[in-house]
Formats: sequence, C-alpha cells, structure tokens
Amino acid sequence: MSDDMVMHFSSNSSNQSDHSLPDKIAKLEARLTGKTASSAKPLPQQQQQQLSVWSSAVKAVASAPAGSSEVSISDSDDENTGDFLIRANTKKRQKVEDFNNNNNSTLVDHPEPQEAAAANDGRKNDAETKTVLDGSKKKQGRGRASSTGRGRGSKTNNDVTKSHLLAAPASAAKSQLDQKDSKSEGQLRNGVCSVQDEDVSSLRAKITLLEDELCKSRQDSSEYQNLLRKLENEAKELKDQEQQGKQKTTKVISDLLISVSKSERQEARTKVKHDSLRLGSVGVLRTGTIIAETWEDGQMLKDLNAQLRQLLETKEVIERQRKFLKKRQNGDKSDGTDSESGAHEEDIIPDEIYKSRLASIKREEEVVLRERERYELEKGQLMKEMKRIRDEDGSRFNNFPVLSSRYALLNLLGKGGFSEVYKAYDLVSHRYVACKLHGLNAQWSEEKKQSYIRHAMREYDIHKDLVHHHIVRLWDKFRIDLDTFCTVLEYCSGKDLDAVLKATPNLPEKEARIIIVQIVQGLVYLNKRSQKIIHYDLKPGNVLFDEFGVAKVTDFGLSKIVEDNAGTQGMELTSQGAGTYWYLPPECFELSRTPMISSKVDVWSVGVLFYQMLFRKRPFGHDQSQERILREDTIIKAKKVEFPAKPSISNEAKDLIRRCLTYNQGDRPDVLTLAQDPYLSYTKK
Ligand SMILES: Nc1ncnc2c1ncn2[C@@H]1O[C@H](COP(=O)(O)OP(=O)(O)OP(=O)(O)O)[C@@H](O)[C@H]1O
Repeated sequence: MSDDMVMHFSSNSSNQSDHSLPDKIAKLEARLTGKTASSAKPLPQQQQQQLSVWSSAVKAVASAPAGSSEVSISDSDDENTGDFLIRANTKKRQKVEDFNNNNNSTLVDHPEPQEAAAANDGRKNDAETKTVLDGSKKKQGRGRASSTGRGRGSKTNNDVTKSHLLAAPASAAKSQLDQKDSKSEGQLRNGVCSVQDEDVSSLRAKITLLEDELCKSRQDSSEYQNLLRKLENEAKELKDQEQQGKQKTTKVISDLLISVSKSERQEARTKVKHDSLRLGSVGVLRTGTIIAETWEDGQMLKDLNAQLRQLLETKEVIERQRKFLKKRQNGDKSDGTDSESGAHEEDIIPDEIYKSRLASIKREEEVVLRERERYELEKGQLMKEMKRIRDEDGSRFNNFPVLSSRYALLNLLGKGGFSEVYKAYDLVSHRYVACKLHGLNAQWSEEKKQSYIRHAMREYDIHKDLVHHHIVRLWDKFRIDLDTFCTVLEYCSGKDLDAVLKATPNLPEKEARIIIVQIVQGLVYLNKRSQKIIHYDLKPGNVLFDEFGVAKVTDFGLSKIVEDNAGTQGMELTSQGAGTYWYLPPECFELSRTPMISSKVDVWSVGVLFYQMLFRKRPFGHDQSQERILREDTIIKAKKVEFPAKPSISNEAKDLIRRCLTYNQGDRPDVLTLAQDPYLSYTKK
C-alpha cells in the first residue's frame, strides 16, 4: 500500500514545483515522527513501518530532479500544526463514522462542495487514483483485523497517516494537496462503499436465500404436520380396529369355550348316567320323617356277585364230588378189595380232574374279585364325579361368568372345605388357569370371617413368590364381593395324586419313585430360599399333575415360614391339630410341651406318600378316622414301619421309606439331606 501511495503522490505532484521542497520534506518528516509520537500513543509497529516507508518515499521524491516529480507541501511549522493534525484527523474520523452510520440507508456519500469541485478538477486523475486506492483499500479492508487488532481502528490510523499529508501549510501546494486529499478521501469512501455494497448485496442475497429456505422449511413443516395428523388418525383408527378386533376375538373365544364347556358338562352328565346303571347311584332312603341318601349298587356289582356266587356253588359241587370219591376209595380199602394193587387209575383221574377244576375256579374267582376291586375304584370316581356335578349345579358361579374382566369361568374342578375350584380361561394371557373361589360363610361371625381372610392372605403371600417347576404357580388374586375372593393358579390338567391312587390299584415302583423325586425337588426349593418354608400339608390331594405328567406341589394354606432365628431344634408349632394326621410325624402330636418342628415334618410326609403309592395304603392308621388316630395315639405309637409282602419292592425303596419314617426327629434327615439320597438321584454311575 505504501508503495501504491508513493506512486500516487509522485504521479500527482509532477506539475507542482517548490524549491524548498527538501527542507519542507525534512520538516514534514520531523513533524511526522515528532508530533505523532508526542500527541498520540506510539503507533503500532506496522504503522510505524508504513510511516518510515512513506517518509523515505517522500525523501526520494524530494531528491528527484525538479520537474520529474514535485510535491507541494507547506513549510509551516507553527505551534498549531499538531492541533490541526488532530483536528483534521478527528474530522476525518467523524466523516468515516458518519459514513458508516449512514451506509445502510445511503450507500453513496455526497461530497462537500469543495471536495466536489476538487473532484471535478481532477476527475481524470481520480480515475487513476481510484484504481490504486480501490486496490489498496481492499487490501487494507481485508487485513483490517490482523493489522491493528482493533477492527475499524486501522481505518482511523490510515486517516491519521493521511492527515499528516493533508495538514500541510495553506499554500498552493497545500490547496493542491487538500484537493488531492479530498479526492483520495472521496475515492477511499467510494472504495469503502463499494466493499460495503458488495457485503450488503451478498448479505441481501444470503437473506433472500435464507428466506427462501425458511419458506421451504415452513412448507415442509406444514406438510409434515399434515402427514403427522394423517398418521395419528390412521394409528387411532388402527387402535380402534385392534380394540374391536380384540373384543371380537375375546367374544369368539368365550363363545367357543362356553360351547365346549357346555358339551363337556353334557358329556359328563351322560357318562354319569351311563356309569350309574353299571356302578350304582344315590337313592333316597326314608325312615319315618328322616330322609337320607343311600348308595344303590349298580348292575356290574350284581353281575360280579352273581358270578362269584356261581363260582362258589360250582366249587362246592366239585368239592362234594371229591369228598365222595375219596370216601369211595377209603371204603374200598376197608373191605380189602384194593389192598394189593393200590389206587386204581379210574379213581386217580377223576380226582385230578376235580383238583384242576377247583384251581380254575379259584383263578376265575380272583378275576371276579379284581373286577370287584375295579368296581370299587370306579364307584369311588363316579361318586366323586356325582358330587362334583351336584356342586357345580349348586354353585352360583356355574353360568360362565367372566371375573375381573379377564377370567372366563368354565367348569367346576372340585369343591374343597371352603372353596370351589373352577377351570377358567385367562382372556389376557390366553391360557387355562384354575380359579379358586374362597367363599366366606354368611353365617360366620365377623371375627371368623376376618380370621379366614387373614389365613387366605397369608397363604397367598407365601405362595405368590414361589416359582419352581414342581410348585403350582399362583398368578393372581382379587375380590369378587364382600364375602368372596379368588386366587388364580396354574392349571394342572392331570388328576391329583389322590385321584390317581383311587384309579390305580398300586403304582409300579419306578413310577412312584419319579413322583417322589419331583416332590423332593419342590421341597428342596422351599428349603433353599432365604425364607425357608415347611409345607406341612403334603398329601395326595395336594400333589397335582400337568398335561405332561409333571408333579407339582400345591396348597400352602398350612405352610410355616421358618424364622431366621430358628435353631437346630426347629420352630415352635403354634397351630397344633391342623393338618391331615396320616401324613404328620409323631412330634406334631406331642402334648407335654409345644412341639418344635422343621422341614423334617415334610420328610415324614414324603415317606408316607411313597409307601401309599407302592402299597395302596398308608403305613399308620390307614383305616382309621382322624378322630380315632388322635384318640388312639396311632402316630405317637408309630415307632416302626412294616412292609407288606406284596407287591415286592426294592430294598433301596424300603430303606428310603425307613429313613423318612424315622420316629426320632433328631435322627430323621431333613429335606436337603434326603435330596442327597442315592435312591433319589438319577445320575449314571
Ligand atoms: N391348580 C389346579 N389345577 C387343576 N385342578 C385343581 C387345581 N387346584 C385344585 N384343583 C382341583 O380342585 C379340586 C378342589 O381343590 P381344593 O384344593 O379346593 O380342594 P381340596 O384340596 O380337596 O380341599 P381342601 O383344600 O379344603 O382340603 C380338587 O379336585 C383339585 O384337584
């Protein structure tokens, strides 16, 4: 830039001549350095360099031959020069600022009259100068921030520098310089204007672009919003359709389930009718004013009994014949006719025939007796089914209600002491469940009702957290009305062990063993939890089978939670008297002190269950009632277990039963020890 400026000066001052020019330049140079240094802060290094370049350029001009390049500079060196410089500088700065302030509205600055005249005079030179200035101004503009570090400040510094030249004394050279300066200022302003014009137009272009983009974005946004609304509506419609579809599906499923259940009910009643003819039925017996129900045997038993009578008669006839034959043989011996030759063949053969016939009658008798046994089992099942149907017919839930908007009740599975268990379908999880409806007796006192509810809730609390393959799951509970609530259990479509045992004479050891293994696994789970549980009511009715024959323990109504602080002696039995006595160990009948119990109670029950599965009877008090067991101290006297000769079972099975039925609680294994028994392990040796 300095070079450009020097060129400018040298070209524009060629027609100016002053003989004292070297002196003036020297003075000017001194003023440039001296005044600037004294009247303002030291200039930045770059500007000082600029000044020195200018100064040497001016010197060069001064030393150039006269006429080749002349600069008209005032020789005035008075005291006011500094003030003038500052004033000129301030004025110039003011102009630039004014221009900057106005450049948004009027991008073209109107020159002052004097400047306009100067501009008119030197229009041709201006054109040349403008080119130079434009270039230098652009350079300056671009380097503004880096050269001064103050943005607009650089412009001011340039102005200051130019002011030195403009501040020449009022002479011809001065006026010329002033004119030139005015021109330069105009050109500078034009340069700034053009840069700013460019900036403004590029900004305008940008604004237009941004406005276009904004407009497009707005359009896009409104399109998206429309699309979103459309999608939301579609989603809502789909949801409604899904809801309607669900309702329809639920209705279809419910209808299907109801029609299947109705036909099952029909089938069950027809079967009962049919079986009743064969097996018997319940009749009414009137004795005076008392009406009682009695069992009237069916045709099957009559036929079997007739067969037995027939066989008995035949047997008697043959035996009479044999006796007669023997008598005749003995008579022959006494009159000496046969003494030498011994028994005749014609006498021996008939006897063999009678003996053979008697053996065959015995076999036939055995078959009929087995048939009669079978009959008894079927009769038991029929009686149970009849009771179930009667209970179902009398139940207030027999009309296929949907409970808790979820469980579609189907057919009654059975009725216990205080509850009805219905097979049901969970319309949410889509699976069969068993709904146990606990009904409080309206006749009960409020206290008894509360006690029952407490008991049931306790059972629920214990059971709900139990998750094991061999424990029936408890899914849910809810209240139906003031006197009824329901617990929802995993549905076990197989029979319970009680029904299995009633339907089967006795289980083969292999089958009994695998059932015991599963029960013990369930018990191990109960004893490995942080809160150990004693089931306390293990009996065939509380072992259920699922559709695959997997055994599952249920009914935690009498269960005990073993407290953490229970010692090795176990915990106190506070509910003595509860439970099913055939399956409880001797310590539960202890009367002299509060019994201490542990998981060994369940181990005893396992022994009884295993024995019962193998021999079809319980080891202690099989034919006794609960009351008689208590009265006769049957279990307290149960010191040793006896095994029937038939069916024959393995010694390992007998040993396991003996261990489980160890009289002394201290010597009996607990659940975890029992689970280690090799007989209950299926690992290959
Ligand atoms: N989860 C289940 N799945 C299938 N059947 C079940 C289920 N729970 C119970 N049952 C059946 O419902 C019937 C009644 O069961 P419940 O437990 O109420 O009677 P109980 O054990 O005979 O009587 P109580 O519990 O009063 O001693 C039984 O035949 C039982 O097999």
